[in-house]
Amino acid sequence: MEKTFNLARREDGIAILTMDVPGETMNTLRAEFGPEINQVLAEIKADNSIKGLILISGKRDSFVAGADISMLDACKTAADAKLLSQQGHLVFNELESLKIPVIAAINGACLGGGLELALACHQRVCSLNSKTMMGVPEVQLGLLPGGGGTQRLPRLLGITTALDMMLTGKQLRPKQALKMGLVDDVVPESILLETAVEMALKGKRAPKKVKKSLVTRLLEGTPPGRNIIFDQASKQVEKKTHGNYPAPAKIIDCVRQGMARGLTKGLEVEANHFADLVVSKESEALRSIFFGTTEMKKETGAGDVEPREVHKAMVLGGGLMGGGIASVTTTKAKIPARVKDISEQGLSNALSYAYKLLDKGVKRRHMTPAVRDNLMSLMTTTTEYKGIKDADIVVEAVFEDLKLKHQMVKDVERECGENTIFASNTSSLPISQIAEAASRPENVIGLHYFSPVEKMPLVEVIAHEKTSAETIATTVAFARKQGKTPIVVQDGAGFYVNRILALYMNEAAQLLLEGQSVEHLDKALVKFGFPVGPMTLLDEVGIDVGAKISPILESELGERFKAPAAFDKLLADDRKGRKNGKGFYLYGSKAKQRFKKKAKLVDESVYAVLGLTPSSTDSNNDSQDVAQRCVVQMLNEAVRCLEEGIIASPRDGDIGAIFGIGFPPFLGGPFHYIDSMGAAELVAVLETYQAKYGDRFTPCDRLKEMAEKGLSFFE
Ligand SMILES: C[C@H](O)CC(=O)SCCNC(=O)CCNC(=O)[C@H](O)C(C)(C)COP(=O)(O)OP(=O)(O)OC[C@H]1O[C@@H](n2cnc3c(N)ncnc32)[C@H](O)[C@@H]1OP(=O)(O)O
Repeated sequence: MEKTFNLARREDGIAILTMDVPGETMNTLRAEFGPEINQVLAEIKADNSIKGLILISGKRDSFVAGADISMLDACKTAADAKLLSQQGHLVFNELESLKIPVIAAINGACLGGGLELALACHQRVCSLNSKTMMGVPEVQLGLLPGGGGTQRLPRLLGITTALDMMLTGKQLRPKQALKMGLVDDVVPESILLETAVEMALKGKRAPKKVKKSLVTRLLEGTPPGRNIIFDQASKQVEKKTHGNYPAPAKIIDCVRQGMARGLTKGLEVEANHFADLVVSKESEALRSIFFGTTEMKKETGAGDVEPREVHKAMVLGGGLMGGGIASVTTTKAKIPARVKDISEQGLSNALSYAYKLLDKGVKRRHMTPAVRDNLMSLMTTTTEYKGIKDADIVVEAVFEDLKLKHQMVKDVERECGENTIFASNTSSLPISQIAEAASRPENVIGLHYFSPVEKMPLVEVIAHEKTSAETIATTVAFARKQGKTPIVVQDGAGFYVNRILALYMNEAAQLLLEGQSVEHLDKALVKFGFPVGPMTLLDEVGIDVGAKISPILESELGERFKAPAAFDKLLADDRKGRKNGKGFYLYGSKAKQRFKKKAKLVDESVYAVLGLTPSSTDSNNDSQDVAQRCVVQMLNEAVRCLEEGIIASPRDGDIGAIFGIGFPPFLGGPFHYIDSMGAAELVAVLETYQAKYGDRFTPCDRLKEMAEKGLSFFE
């Protein structure tokens, strides 16, 4: 059997231990490696000629990506998971206790259990490679660092910094890691091994003292001070998670107990909490997102068809969306983009949009001014169709006006090559209607981004009946290069994301008209797990935008999409939301004048405009009912989209809702959530609401069938 750990001895007495899991693209930690690593460690201990040990990866661009998540997923009981953690503790303790200096030489991803392995080494050096990232992202999987990380990280970096890393899961670049004291040196990849050898030859050293402010030293140095840190961290966690995620509180408890009762006790607490989390439903849901997105990275969106290379792109329209699309094309995909707008103002908006984003990177020292300027030079502008003959893809981000889009299809067909893809960023118009103006409809596709483009991870790639497989594959690959997670959906009003969102928003609007207050509605859905509430979202998206989309959805999909008529009064009052400073909340100087604090405040005059007096009580039961009414609408419609083939699979529906809307990740997406409650339960809730509030709650056929047969979407 091929080995995972290979030990080589150098003449200078330094041994190199290379980890290289056979047949895998990345190293991960698995229980089955236990006997092999124990044997290697025993061999090292017994060999007096070894003066130092370097731990390095045999993979090109990664160190160790953590514990094998599939192995964790396979744990049937908490006892299974606890054993994994304890086995890891034994190996890492053994490594740490070696008398000779042990240096981790890190190149590429060093995450989770991988970083915990490096923390058990006496020193760490990492490469400057752009792929080198270090962190403990377990919290994003609903877990905690279960390989000693909750104990070694605070001892190395201090409690405050370690908690921040573990509670956010943030990943550090090499220079940040050096500054924080996580690594002892950062060098170019070409001299990584030699630098590690030099460090080992100097002998075992105590880790460098991490610089801390006086306040941090005072707080971390005494039990009462530490209690203040833990209490504050717990409060912040509660505020952020609303009790929906169990991992953060357990992370804090591991550190609290470990710092008070010593490393051995800390490791025991860590193993117990880790075990509980591995078998929690929250972690199971979050892991499903990891598996889903990893699987999707390999898909072309069109079976075996290979994508064409995109060397040059064009973006039509320099507005917020156009500027954002051009920006991710140049800065993320590193593909030259030419922006066309009818006005110079539009062009300068697009340029300044991209510049501001890049400059933020310079200010945060993630990039040099020279790199920023180089990336900026990839973006050019024009007011005419010039310099675009060789564009491989044109992304249109102009007004939602079918005539205008038809004109653009014709312009692009005239001015560009015969393979140039015409991708429309429409959020509501069916792509087949846009393609009606095309003489090469196979090149026409939808590419629907979400705002703000540089932040929102999802894009919907919309194929109409005649879109060619090559166009789909090329568009999917292009979006992926821009750093996006694309889901391929079928053509139809609202596609997937806006369609399920529309019903949820309509229900929230309905509840408002029934007397629920704006803040109560928002609070209820945030407590449920959405990043913002529906009223805030409507202000952000634009009340006018919502009003434009609703009639299209209603005419194409039916009565259930009818927006409450009273909402016209908002538009008559010129309430568009944040963009014109007039919506459900107060914005700008008005808000500042009246209230000195940052907190967002409801514009109470909105109730008079709607002719309402809010009468909501803030009770917990009421809040659950409010959230449930909105959410079940979204769930029912998501299943309808699957039934109609708008989405290809429940997996795509889950990823689309989480990445496009912020559907609570701890529920795993609408389809995982339905599975966890059971289709029969959802049908029962929908039918109760149907009897009470009307036919918009009628459960769809697929759900009813699943309820009858006791089926679920996933195994
Ligand atoms: C006890 C411990 O505290 C518990 C833990 O360590 S839990 C795990 C913590 N680690 C993580 O969360 C990191 C997960 N991985 C990642 O985020 C990303 O894979 C990455 C940033 C490392 C690399 O991303 P990218 O370059 O896009 O490669 P990606 O396609 O995702 O992964 C490459 C392969 O490695 C696999 N992989 C990466 N990390 C893995 C992990 N921790 N477990 C299992 N497989 C993993 C992927 O499944 C994929 O396999 P495939 O080639 O057979 O499909």
